[in-house]
Amino acid sequence: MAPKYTLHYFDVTALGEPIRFLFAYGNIKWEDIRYDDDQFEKVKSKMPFGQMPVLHVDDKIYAQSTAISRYLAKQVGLSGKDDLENLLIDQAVDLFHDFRQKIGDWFYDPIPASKAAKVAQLKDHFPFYLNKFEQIVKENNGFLVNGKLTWADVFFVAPLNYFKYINKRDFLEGYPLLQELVKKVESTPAIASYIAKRPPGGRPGA
Ligand SMILES: N[C@@H](CCC(=O)N[C@@H](CS)C(=O)NCC(=O)O)C(=O)O
Repeated sequence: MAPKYTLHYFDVTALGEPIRFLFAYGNIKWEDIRYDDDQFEKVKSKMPFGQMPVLHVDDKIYAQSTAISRYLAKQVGLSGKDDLENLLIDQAVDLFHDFRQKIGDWFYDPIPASKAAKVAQLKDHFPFYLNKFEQIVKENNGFLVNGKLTWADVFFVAPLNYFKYINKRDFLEGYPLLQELVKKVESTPAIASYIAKRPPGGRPGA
């Protein structure tokens, strides 16, 4: 019997969104429990590492967006064909985490001086990482790894809107291959139908 999946995450499209895309892509049923900040504070101490996303598989609890996505990718056929392809996928996903930390952490920094220092560096971080990603997609025939859809593409595309939202700009302007990649992932029929039905989100646009 298929396991019962329950995803716990904020009502936004950040680190939990690749997991939702992968469930949709694989046509796997899951319960999508969405929290606002106040609801989360009440359950934070019950989360394995005090954060979300968290996935219940039957009666067991698992955390970490990358680990959960890698697990689901295996279920839905979006892993690599061998260890080296998986290494390339992991490399792209880890590069995405470097990027999203550089362009996202400033938003949550409560200390004005360090926040301002991080904001000042955004002008370097955006071109550095986006040029790298654009070049990777160019060398890989329109995808992040070996010219075919893998979970690295899903992990890159699914949370992008959230990071556009907090930075208040479409930072993919001027990166046509990355824009194409977004279209390819979001127009995959099962993902497109999830997007069409997904809730508007606790922070509209995020
Ligand atoms: N390494 C973790 C990071 C998870 C994470 O940063 N979660 C954030 C939301 S995207 C969170 O739970 N923030 C609330 C808090 O830390 O209190 C993962 O990839 O799942």
